[in-house]
Amino acid sequence: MEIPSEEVVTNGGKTTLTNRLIKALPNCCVVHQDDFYKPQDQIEVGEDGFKQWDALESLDMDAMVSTVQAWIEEPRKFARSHGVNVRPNSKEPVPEEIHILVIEGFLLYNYKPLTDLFNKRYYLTVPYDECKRRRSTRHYPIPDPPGLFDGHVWPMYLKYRKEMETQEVDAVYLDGLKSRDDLCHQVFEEIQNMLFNCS
Ligand SMILES: Nc1ncnc2c1ncn2[C@@H]1O[C@H](COP(=O)(O)OP(=O)(O)O)[C@@H](O)[C@H]1O
Ligand SMILES: O=C(O)c1ccc[n+]([C@@H]2O[C@H](COP(=O)([O-])O)[C@@H](O)[C@H]2O)c1
Repeated sequence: MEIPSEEVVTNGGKTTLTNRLIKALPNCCVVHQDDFYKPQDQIEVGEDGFKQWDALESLDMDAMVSTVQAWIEEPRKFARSHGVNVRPNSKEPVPEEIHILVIEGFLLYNYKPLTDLFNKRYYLTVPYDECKRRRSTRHYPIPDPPGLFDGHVWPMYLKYRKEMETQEVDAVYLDGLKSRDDLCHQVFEEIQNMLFNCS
């Protein structure tokens, strides 16, 4: 069983990469951190004057850990209940059935009970200008109010990134400016190697 993961500054391309990986990898399930937002009326307004959509406290991280634990305990059952067709490995000589869980989110490495579960961690980055440009084209369930990116999103990203680096979380940094194909190829190759080295 393997649990890769990937994290990114918002709009760095993690959903895009995840969608490609789940098509390419066998028995691959996915958990999206966005599914663990607390209800809107529980998202507090912070000192920066904005609703704290980019704060860890706005996510139900314990529920997210429980979901990952459910996959760890019974990956086949998890896959079936999430509509994933369990298929045998296409490549030999992996001796046992492989199951993979991809976890994608923008705050995966600042909550130790979750961080500790991963076999492999990826961290996608894009520079400020590109991130802001991509974000301006996005439509979230709760639209961004004016000034959110500079007043909340980017400062929170820098804060959590610094915290993660202080904790020396072991992650492979990916350049989100690379092409979609290159990013998918790199991660796919690494996961393949990891699977074979385990066998
Ligand atoms: N490697 C890439 N190069 C250029 N644009 C990309 C790349 N990956 C994703 N995008 C674009 O960036 C935007 C955000 O991508 P998305 O995968 O939704 O990001 P995230 O899930 O990290 O917020 C989308 O418009 C997507 O098409
Ligand atoms: O998913 C939602 O309900 C939601 C509502 C409001 C805002 N968001 C934004 O979602 C961002 C994280 O998701 P992503 O895909 O951009 O990495 C984060 O920067 C939030 O500001 C997300």
